[in-house]
Amino acid sequence: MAATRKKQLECDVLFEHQDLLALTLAHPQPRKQPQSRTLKDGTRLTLIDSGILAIEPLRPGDSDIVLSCGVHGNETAPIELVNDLVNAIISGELVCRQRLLVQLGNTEAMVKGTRGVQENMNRLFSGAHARGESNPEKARAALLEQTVRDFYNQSGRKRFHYDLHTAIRDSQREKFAVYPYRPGRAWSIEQIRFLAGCGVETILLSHSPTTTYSYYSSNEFGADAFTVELGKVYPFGQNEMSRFEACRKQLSRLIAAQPLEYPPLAQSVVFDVCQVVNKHHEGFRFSFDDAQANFSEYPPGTLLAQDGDTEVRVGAVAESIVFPNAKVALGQRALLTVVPTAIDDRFE
Ligand SMILES: O=C(O)CCC(=O)N[C@@H](CCC(=O)O)C(=O)O
Ligand SMILES: [Zn+2]
Repeated sequence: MAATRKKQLECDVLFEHQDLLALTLAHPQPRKQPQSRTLKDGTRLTLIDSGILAIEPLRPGDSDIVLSCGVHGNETAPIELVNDLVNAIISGELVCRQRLLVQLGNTEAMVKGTRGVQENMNRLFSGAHARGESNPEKARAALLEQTVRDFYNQSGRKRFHYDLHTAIRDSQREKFAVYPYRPGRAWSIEQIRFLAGCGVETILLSHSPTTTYSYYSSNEFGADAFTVELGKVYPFGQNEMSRFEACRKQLSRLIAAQPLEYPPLAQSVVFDVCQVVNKHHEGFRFSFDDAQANFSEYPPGTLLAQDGDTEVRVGAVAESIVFPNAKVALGQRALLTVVPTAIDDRFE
């Protein structure tokens, strides 16, 4: 009885204080039962679990939209951005006209202000959470997957998943998105232009399967899904939110089924992922400075990293580095390299 009262209270608190993030940080642990409330216009809000909220209008448009953030707990700007959108919906300031699933990903890491607690949650999708001994992060990744699976329960609807992140280091291109490998499906020009309308004008085309969240939704449900890097990591309250205004406005338009901003395609720059460098030895080290910015370019033949006896070198054309991190766990990705590419017949 007492437990039931507490659950109801949590959902009522969300309605009363209109702050999903505050509620989530106060109660980051798994909940037992979903709780629903209805807005004045009939839109149904279901708090499925801590930080996981489904928003379903009475007569939704043609799209099922997943917005996830905080899969890395210290990447706070996207969490604050998504929280603003949710709270605007609860207060009635923003009318939600599409089915929307919001997920604040790694709630325990958010409380701690860390990227992860035991491991990198963005390597636990597509079932990777089921390998090895269980832990709270694996359980959470399984729950996130399941709620997406439940959410995409109707065929014939458009499916979108924007998994919002911020990067650890400076970047020569502040905002960029990783477009997951999608064999047999053309890259979408409309999506590239949609992202440019979010201020994300750099796109990296991935050419191999991964265990990231965006690949999961893309691969299993045919969603237009992306890992979107919106800037650099800062603690809660220290983000310059004006830098995310274009993204906030575009996502608001998407949610409200308003006309979207589609800048000309020429505004976007597209790269192919060239090398995916996984770390195999504890002594893995880069030959460049640790603080080197994303998209720094190196000429052909440059030694980038040493991993045991293996040298990682730039190939026959110049390559730029993205996400270098020598501290990742063994077997995980320590670096991507990318090369500029044309928008050609692989796109439609
Ligand atoms: O800045 C960094 O080094 C990491 C930023 C980050 O979290 N990036 C994602 C990209 C996922 C993808 O490749 O789709 C990650 O590494 O999980
Ligand atoms: Zn991240």
